[in-house]
Amino acid sequence: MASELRRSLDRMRYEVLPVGKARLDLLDPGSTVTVTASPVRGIEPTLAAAERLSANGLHAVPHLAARSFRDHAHLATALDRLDAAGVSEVFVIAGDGAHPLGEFADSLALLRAMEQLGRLPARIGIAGYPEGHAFLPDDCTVRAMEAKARYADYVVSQITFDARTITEWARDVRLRGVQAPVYVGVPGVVDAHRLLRIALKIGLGESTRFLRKQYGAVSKMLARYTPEDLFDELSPQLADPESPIAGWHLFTFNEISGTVQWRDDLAVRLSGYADRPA
Ligand SMILES: NC(=O)C1=CN([C@@H]2O[C@H](COP(=O)(O)OP(=O)(O)OC[C@H]3O[C@@H](n4cnc5c(N)ncnc54)[C@H](O)[C@@H]3O)[C@@H](O)[C@H]2O)C=CC1
Ligand SMILES: Nc1nc(=O)c2c([nH]1)NC[C@@H]1CN(c3ccc(C(=O)N[C@@H](CCC(=O)O)C(=O)O)cc3)CN21
Repeated sequence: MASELRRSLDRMRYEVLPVGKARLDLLDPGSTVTVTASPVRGIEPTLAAAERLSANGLHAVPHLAARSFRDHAHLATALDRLDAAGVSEVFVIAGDGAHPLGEFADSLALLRAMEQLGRLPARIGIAGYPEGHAFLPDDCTVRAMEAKARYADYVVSQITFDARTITEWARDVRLRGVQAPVYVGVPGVVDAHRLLRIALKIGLGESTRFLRKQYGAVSKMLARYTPEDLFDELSPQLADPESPIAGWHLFTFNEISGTVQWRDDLAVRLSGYADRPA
């Protein structure tokens, strides 16, 4: 099991914000780096960041937010740019904007548009919600996933701190006939107060409602947060063919160095275990 977890550390996905500074030089060449989309700034900074990352030898994955595109022409222009930059994978998401900028209100609409254009990227990810969505009812996100599934090569789960919730949700995803592998979305090693602020802002589920009630104690506890407990609890499933859990997607919020340090340290500890005779 230690070796499964050890291997999974080499193919983790790192999510960054399109603006601000991030120590991308600390990542191994070819690492998968996904770039979020900001409803305020629009899709442009995300595309520009993806171009830059790709030019620097990383596997760049822009988040294409449906609600940030005006029309088919705008979408086609973006896809042209990504092609030219050698970007072949995208993460399709609705976008947090209260109103769509143009013709596409949700991920499915954007996926269909790319299909109509004959321009579906080689690899496509979509979002999933182990604890439900802040304001979308469950039957809505579940139906959306079923409709998007035929386009999706994988699903990334929204931030969740509870291993059991993720496990049960992932099993349900499979039972509903969605075969795509799941990358478990977890915060990297990031500033605790910022993490709590973000969790409250994007309206995370039960595990954050608990956090909200316990703000003081939780700030202290989160000061020592790393994804390690979740990794420990979930990594046995990496080797289980019945489980869709395929790896990790780390929300870094541009705080790369703490996350990479922790990963390297964990890798050393795991290699130590693996080398020991049984
Ligand atoms: N940028 C990111 O990495 C992430 C963003 N989100 C946010 O979660 C929401 C759902 O995204 P998807 O899973 O791609 O859903 P989706 O595109 O599959 O849509 C599911 C249903 O929710 C409605 N919907 C989606 N976004 C909405 C919004 N902002 N306001 C009102 N109705 C909305 C759609 O019209 C559709 O009926 C979006 O607001 C999205 O931006 C969630 C996770 C990650
Ligand atoms: N609904 C939703 N939208 C997202 O964009 C999103 C999720 N969920 N879940 C997973 C991650 C988390 N992401 C986030 C969350 C918060 C910010 C944010 O608040 N950004 C601010 C500054 C953050 C801060 O420094 O406090 C910004 O101006 O970019 C950005 C991306 C991207 N992803």
